[in-house]
Amino acid sequence: MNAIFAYLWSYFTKHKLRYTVVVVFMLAASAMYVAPIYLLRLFIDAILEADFTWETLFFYGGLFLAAIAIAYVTEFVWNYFLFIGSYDMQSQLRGKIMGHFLKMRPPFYHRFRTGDLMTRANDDVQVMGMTIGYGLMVFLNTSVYLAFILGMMAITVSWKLTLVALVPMPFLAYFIFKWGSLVDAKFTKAQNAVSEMNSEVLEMIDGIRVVRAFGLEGATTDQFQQKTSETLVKNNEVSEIDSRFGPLITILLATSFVLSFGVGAFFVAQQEITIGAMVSFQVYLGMIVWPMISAGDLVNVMQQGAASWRRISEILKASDDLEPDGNVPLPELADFRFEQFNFHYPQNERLVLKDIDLDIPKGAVIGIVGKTGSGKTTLLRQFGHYYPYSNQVPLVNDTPLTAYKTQDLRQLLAEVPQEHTLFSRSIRENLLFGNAQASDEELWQALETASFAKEVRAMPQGLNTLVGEKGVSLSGGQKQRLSLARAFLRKGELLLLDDALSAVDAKTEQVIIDNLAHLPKTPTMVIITHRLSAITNADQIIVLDEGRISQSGRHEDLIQTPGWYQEQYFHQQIKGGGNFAAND
Ligand SMILES: Nc1ncnc2c1ncn2[C@@H]1O[C@H](COP(=O)(O)OP(=O)(O)OP(=O)(O)O)[C@@H](O)[C@H]1O
Repeated sequence: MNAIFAYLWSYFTKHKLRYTVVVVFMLAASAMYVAPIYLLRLFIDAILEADFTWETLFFYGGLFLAAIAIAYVTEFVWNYFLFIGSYDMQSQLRGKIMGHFLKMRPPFYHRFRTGDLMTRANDDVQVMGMTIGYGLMVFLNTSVYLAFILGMMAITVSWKLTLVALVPMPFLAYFIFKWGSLVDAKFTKAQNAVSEMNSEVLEMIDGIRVVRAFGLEGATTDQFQQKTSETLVKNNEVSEIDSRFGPLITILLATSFVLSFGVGAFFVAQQEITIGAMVSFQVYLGMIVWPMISAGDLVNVMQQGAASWRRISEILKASDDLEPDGNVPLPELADFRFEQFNFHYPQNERLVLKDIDLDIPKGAVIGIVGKTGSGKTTLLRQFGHYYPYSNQVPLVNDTPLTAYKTQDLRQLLAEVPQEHTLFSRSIRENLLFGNAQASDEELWQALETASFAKEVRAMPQGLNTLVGEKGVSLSGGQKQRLSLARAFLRKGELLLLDDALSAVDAKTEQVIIDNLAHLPKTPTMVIITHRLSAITNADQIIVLDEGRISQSGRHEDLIQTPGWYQEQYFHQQIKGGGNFAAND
């Protein structure tokens, strides 16, 4: 609970002016709401004392209307600024969370499921908005407004009668306290269940084709139904607590009414208070119903806010466990080197790369091949520092990679991963992700290099063709070439291709490789491939086997040496009918 108070306090102090306006206008509005009741009492007593004249009526009536008008304006002002604050805080929090998501690398995303992250970034942020908006409103009502009314009851009517009305309040405080502790635990469970359910929805939409292809619609619906039922049960538990305590508050308030009516009538008979004072006391009592009921709401809202803030802070504090960013600038890449390099993923101690020795001088073309699961992609991931290094760190220009600014390193890399991600935007916008400043001429050049320009020219909308959900569906090979063109636009010094030519035919593959070799400034390239034809001209080829380099050399040497490479070469030759470059 302290954590949310600390956060709210830091937000209030950052926006002092806004919240000073809120409190000042709230005080003014409270004063204006209780003032008419006092006028009512004077008015009734004037009638009973036969002091009534038309002038008295106009006088009290005028004051009454003026108080109502001022109450309206002041209430509008403080409510307006209060809710502006609520939306402002939500937008600030969303920006902060998004910034954090963008900084985080894969280990973070392995720890939290996407649906969970979305729920925290949306639902929990909304709860925080409610806490600072509705929650603060209720807090001011139950403190300032209530204090005003109780003050008026004690000062203008009778402090004794006020104490009588307050007799049931300790019980109310006890129940509210009890309520709060129950709500926190139940609400956290309910929000976690919503997270789970959202993750299921996302995965289901993502895998809808597979679900249909395997005829699993029924089973998937049942599975989802189970999740929604679990969420429903947890939400019902929260509602049950609300429903259990709501009537208790009403009963306690009714007790307060009955007690103060009885004792009040006695005081009137004893002439300790006037009838006007007694009537105004009952109106005051009616006015404290809302702050009292909302005291329960306040606890509820604050506990929900505390639970949501815990869930948000958890992701904001979570790190990707990577080594801290270095501060040495890295203007260019000369040499990339692995020395006796071992690596395991954070969640598993099993070594996926073992004793890797590899030197990649500037301008070299390196081919990485090997059985599926032998560690090729894992080796490629080491260049961009996506996972914490296990023991050794790769050397860049003879210095450990972690000494450099990650941002500088990323600037020099251009990657095409195995799963090509395109956005539901135009071809132009997708390309500009590679280099936002690129001119149309550069976009076309990159498309030419990726051997995709001709097809884009044939599309009626050209570069403005929408791709993905809202536009044309590209074939696997087209998507791959668009991803390639996007990477070429980056003009990185080290081009990393992870099976990036797998979906294009061997002839197109050859054209792209030739294009790359004839670029005015050829980048250093590391190419993972299952098709050996893509790397016949590489300066060095390494064969990975269970995370170790089992063979290394140039194509001509490796095909002469018995081993995996030679076997693969013969196999692919036979598949291509003797034509090695047409083996797909
Ligand atoms: N993010 C990850 N977390 C944990 N283990 C992983 C992760 N990614 C890959 N692995 C494991 O590391 C090993 C090597 O996988 P990797 O993807 O590097 O192989 P690969 O040679 O690229 O395979 P393929 O040719 O099928 O793409 C596998 O055993 C795999 O299960």
